[in-house]
Amino acid sequence: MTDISTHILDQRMRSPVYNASGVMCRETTELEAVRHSDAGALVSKSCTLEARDGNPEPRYAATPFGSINSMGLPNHGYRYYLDYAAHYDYTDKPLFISISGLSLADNLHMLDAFQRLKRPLLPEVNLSCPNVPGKPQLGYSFDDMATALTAIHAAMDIPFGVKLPPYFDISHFEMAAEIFNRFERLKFLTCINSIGNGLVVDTDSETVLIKPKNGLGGIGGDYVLPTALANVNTFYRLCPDKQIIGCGGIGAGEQVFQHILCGASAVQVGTRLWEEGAGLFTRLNQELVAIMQRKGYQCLADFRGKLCTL
Ligand SMILES: O=C1NC(=O)NC(C(=O)O)N1
Repeated sequence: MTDISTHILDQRMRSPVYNASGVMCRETTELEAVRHSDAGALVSKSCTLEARDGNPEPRYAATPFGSINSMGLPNHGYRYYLDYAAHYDYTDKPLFISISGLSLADNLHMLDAFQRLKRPLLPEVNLSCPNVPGKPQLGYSFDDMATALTAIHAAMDIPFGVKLPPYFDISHFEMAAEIFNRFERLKFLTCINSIGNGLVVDTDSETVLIKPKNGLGGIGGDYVLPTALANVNTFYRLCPDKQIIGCGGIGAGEQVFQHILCGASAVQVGTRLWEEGAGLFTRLNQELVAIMQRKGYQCLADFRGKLCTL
């Protein structure tokens, strides 16, 4: 029997695949749809202290090879997700909670509220939303990121993770990894968030596709797979005491396989889930099993992190 189960920390997932924060996770009805699907876990929409409407629409568009979005963190405010986490049945599948405070104080306040629940939820601190005008991505300001993680690590008794922007320069990988490796309770790194501030143009209308920021938005889908895999594999190598959760460019079992081969312990799906719906998880699980059977692998550990170099 081909086993596609995995663990994040001590929490078992029957499938390594689940939603990316931001997709099918703003409403409790959406979270429940993921929970009742073949996803192995679920993560909530990045929350802020107060509810937000987000950016003006149109703010999401599917494109030939993926998507562009500038949602602007629309969410119901952290209390809404706190209530879901308080009543959640943790024996079913792991629940990740994405936190994206507009300030360090907001992040600390929300994280403290979640850890006071004394439930095994897994906080994923979003350091990489590219779409809040005037709010630079913390993941790209190394000193500010180090300061924030120092304060968060000091305040957090429970393990947590971070959602990272894509890095592109080797020196940036090394500086970021050196920061992450300072923090023992920082246990997982989710690589990557969308590639920030791309621009997609419609030739016929000679117009951008989304309204915010003159059309600039986070790029997801097929476009980002090589960057996502590079971030997964590089942080897998540089942060051996952390688990890597892969995100970016997953549309079929093959990309799930590639993310795990590069070192991912689990993977998240955004664009393809937005376009296909929750039946995606069933398809991806089946396609992953087929690849493993073709290659003679019994479980994910048979190939996790075993990418060959030349
Ligand atoms: O972290 C985020 N990444 C994105 O690509 N979009 C959302 C958003 O805009 O809310 N947030």
